[in-house]
Amino acid sequence: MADETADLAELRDEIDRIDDDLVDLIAKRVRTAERVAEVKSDAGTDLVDEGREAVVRANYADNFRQQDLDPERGRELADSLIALSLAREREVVRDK
Ligand SMILES: C=C(O[C@@H]1C=C(C(=O)O)C=C[C@H]1O)C(=O)O
Repeated sequence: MADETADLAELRDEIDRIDDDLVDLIAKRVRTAERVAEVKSDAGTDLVDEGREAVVRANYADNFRQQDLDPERGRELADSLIALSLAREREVVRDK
């Protein structure tokens, strides 16, 4: 029982470290989207690009499938990340 508790704590520590890394990567993605917003704003194009979003969603679905994960969950994750990026992009353009 004591061993199981130690294992569980170690595994949760590992999950916490992975989550920290994921947040770093998500922040990096958002910062990059801010730069995309600058480029689109300068060019006068819409922030929302549905064609590009479809590519991102398909990439997530493919990558999830290759990792034996549910591709629909990959699309959902892509949607969340896109929403996060777009929210920040709108702030960048609004604050210009
Ligand atoms: C970052 C972009 O802006 C938006 C956000 C996207 C994303 O988070 O992947 C994709 C398309 C756009 O709706 C982009 O156009 O590439």
